[in-house]
Amino acid sequence: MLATINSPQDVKKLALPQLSKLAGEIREFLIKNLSATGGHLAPNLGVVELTLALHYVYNSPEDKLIWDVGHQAYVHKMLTGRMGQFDTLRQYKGLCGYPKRNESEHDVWETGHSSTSLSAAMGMAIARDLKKEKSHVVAIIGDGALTGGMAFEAMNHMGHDGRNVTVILNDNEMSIAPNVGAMHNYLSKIRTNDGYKRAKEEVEYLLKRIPAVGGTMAKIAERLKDGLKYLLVSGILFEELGFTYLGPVDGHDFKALMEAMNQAKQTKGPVLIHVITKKGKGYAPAEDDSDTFHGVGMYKIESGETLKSEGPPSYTSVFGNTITKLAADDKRIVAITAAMPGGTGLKKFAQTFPDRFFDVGIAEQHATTLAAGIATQGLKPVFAVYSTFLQRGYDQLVHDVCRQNLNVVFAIDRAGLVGADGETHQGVFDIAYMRSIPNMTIMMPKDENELQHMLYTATCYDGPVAVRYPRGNGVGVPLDDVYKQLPIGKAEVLREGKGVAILAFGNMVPLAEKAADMLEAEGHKPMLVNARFAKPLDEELLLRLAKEGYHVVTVEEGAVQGGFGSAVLEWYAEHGCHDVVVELMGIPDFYVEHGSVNEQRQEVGLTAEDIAKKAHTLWPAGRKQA
Ligand SMILES: Cc1ncc(C[n+]2csc(CCOP(=O)(O)OP(=O)(O)O)c2C)c(N)n1
Ligand SMILES: CC(=O)[C@@H](O)[C@H](O)COP(=O)(O)O
Ligand SMILES: [Mg+2]
Repeated sequence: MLATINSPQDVKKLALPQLSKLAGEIREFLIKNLSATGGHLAPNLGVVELTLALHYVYNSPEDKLIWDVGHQAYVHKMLTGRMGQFDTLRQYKGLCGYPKRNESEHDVWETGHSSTSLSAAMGMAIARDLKKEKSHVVAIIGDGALTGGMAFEAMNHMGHDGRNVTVILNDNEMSIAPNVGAMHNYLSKIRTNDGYKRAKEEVEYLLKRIPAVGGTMAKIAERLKDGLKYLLVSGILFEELGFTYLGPVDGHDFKALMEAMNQAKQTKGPVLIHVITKKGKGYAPAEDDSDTFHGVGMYKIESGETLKSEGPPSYTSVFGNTITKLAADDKRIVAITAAMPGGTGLKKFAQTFPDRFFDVGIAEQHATTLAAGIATQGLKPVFAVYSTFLQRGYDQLVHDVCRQNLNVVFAIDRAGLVGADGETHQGVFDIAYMRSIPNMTIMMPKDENELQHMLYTATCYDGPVAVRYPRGNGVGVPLDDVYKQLPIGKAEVLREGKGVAILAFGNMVPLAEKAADMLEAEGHKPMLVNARFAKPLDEELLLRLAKEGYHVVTVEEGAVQGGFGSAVLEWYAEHGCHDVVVELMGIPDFYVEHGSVNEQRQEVGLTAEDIAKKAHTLWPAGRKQA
């Protein structure tokens, strides 16, 4: 049956039994294909019936379906003509792992970061009404994404504004890890308390039987109903915010789903359908461990065994071990995550120091200012966060942390190109977005051993400090003593040279070493520098290079505009060193799409060969020794 589905129109032709059969085939397809490509298996297995019901009841793309985070839009992509592309999922120039407007007219909103769907839906509903169109606008948001502040901002607007818009809350009790927060607790109460539903049905039955009488009786009945509604209606919180709450609905029951969606279509004003699903449904390993199977690499279908990555420890695991070790001696250390305990490597810290660990949900703004508040009281908060997600806390970084010069450590993971998640997740803006903030210090290690030292240095440092490190494995150097404090703002000269200096930032050092080897093979001898700090710069070294007639190549896995290289260029301009030629290498001014990191580096010109080539251009102009 799956092969007959080329568009949502094909779904609408099916009867309920056929839809159930199709759901089974979709699950088989996902489990089989993702065992080879990897991807967000558990989230998508949980929304098979929901997605089929959506395309059955609504008319995409006239009706707008907006997926929050969008990691669970594979089924939507399968039903909208892209089944044949799944062997290229999240691969270079292949199918994107998130909604992508240039892939299909059915992808009306691009996501990757959480909690944007309601704001986008409200925008589309306003535009629809101004253009006097009649479409339905539906946002599908998970219980995890609902912990994001933007979602509340949008609900606040929707409930006040009152126009027609539908929110489908896909509640599977999970974020990546088990979901957290008061909203989560509230949803659990609704989800699990059948008493509400039974009592509500009985009361509504009784109220309907009160003979319609005029005057006082009717008023009493109405007030009684409102009072009881307050007690009994499950989603009273949403009702009080101006939504019509429908639910809880079994998210794997087509009939119940379609009834609720059709009721929503007839209901005026904002509607919230509370759907209960099982993350990973239909594949036992994913049901049992939806955290691992949230975003999974290749796995063996029969056993669910995920293929362990070989080679050196990941930067993430070195961070997790190091911060846990440091916290054993330094009681000031507190660790914070925004719904990413696994991804940031904080699970061990959480188990070791449960009272010094805080998972605030998908709330990076809150996490940043929470850290600031903690720091005002003399403790040492460490906010572990992906580079791309810290973008959410930018004003808090400026206004709360740096302006007050507070002792907050930002452990910035996934800094640089991240590979399969592509343009919405590239960690390439943080150097630029932090560098211009007064009081900020930014460092990046050349390898996993130096990451230990930088983390220790950061916990000793007074003031806001960011240690950024890449996704994936280290370079394979031995880990020595953690307690090695680095001098702030000092670079490390790895190789002395002549004529050209290559200043490599962080994980670009190994590439720069290869480039230096190539250049030496041609008889050149570049100086090779592990920059270590993007702010403050090693001014003494920069001055030496100018005095000794060097030209400079800077290399960073971050936006060229405003990055480390820009800082060097600015420094030479400010200090009148106008004859030092500075060549900047980094991420150009465009969004780097999904693929492997190596393919992405090829695309942006960040390979060892590119570095060697760039340095080569500087030699003929190399100035004489000063
Ligand atoms: C701003 C932001 N922070 C963190 C993430 C990482 N992230 C991706 S999916 C996810 C959990 C989403 O949970 P939910 O919305 O319930 O969807 P489910 O996977 O349960 O279907 C998180 C934290 C993100 N995408 N965006
Ligand atoms: C959908 C989402 O934002 C996360 O699942 C993200 O894909 C995790 O990235 P890592 O795989 O780098 O942990
Ligand atoms: Mg969830």
